[in-house]
Amino acid sequence: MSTLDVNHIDAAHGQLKAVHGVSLNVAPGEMLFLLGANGAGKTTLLRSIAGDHRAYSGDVSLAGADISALPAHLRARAGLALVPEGRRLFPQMSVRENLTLGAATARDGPWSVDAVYDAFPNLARLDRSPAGKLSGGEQQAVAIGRALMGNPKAILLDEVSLGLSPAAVDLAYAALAKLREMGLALLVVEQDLSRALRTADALIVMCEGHVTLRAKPAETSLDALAAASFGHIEGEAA
Ligand SMILES: Nc1ncnc2c1ncn2[C@@H]1O[C@H](COP(=O)(O)OP(=O)(O)OP(=O)(O)O)[C@@H](O)[C@H]1O
Repeated sequence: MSTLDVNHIDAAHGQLKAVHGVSLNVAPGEMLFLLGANGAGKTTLLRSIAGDHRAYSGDVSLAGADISALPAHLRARAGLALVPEGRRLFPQMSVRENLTLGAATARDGPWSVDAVYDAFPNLARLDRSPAGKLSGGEQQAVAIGRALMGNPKAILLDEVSLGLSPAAVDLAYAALAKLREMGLALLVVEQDLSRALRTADALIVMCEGHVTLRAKPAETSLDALAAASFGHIEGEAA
């Protein structure tokens, strides 16, 4: 059974339809990448799954339970975490305080501040530092750590590498690989097609709100991912 099942989500911003009937599922220990150019609808889809944006139709299930009717905080309590674009930390609050906010779901599980520091050793020495003083990579680690503090079953990550140095991106993905080994379901929005192709268990490409490609890495190529990002649907005559 999948951890996350998303069935035929439609979402809009006013008159603009941003997501057209998108379905996907993510198994335990699977990393599914969601790709597409700016404006493809990736963030709107992630926010709709998390309950931060109201989809006007479609269903979301987590570990077999339908959570479509729940508001965002109850989806989080059910075990669905979102690491949003821009990370949305509280810059004046310390690393520890930001992490502790993630425990508001009150779900039981293995994650604590110390467990996050084991997973991201560079954060431990920053325990009392204001999050706003951290580098982009350190802030991304705090944002992922805050999601883990809620002991989620599935994590949605928006634009993991945005604004990070190559070394910081490597560190973030090393941490995600460990979470995958622990059996978490990971849905990752990424602009770097090559990184996605190297890292993914499965890939979905969107263009203008539609899915244009679904593939396993071994079945596709950078060129096919790029073409799908600009709307070419595999199998269709050019
Ligand atoms: N708050 C909003 N109000 C109106 N339109 C919006 C809003 N947010 C997004 N859109 C529009 O919805 C469409 C999908 O945007 P979305 O941010 O979901 O795409 P994206 O693939 O995540 O792109 P990006 O990589 O730029 O974040 C775009 O046409 C965008 O302009």
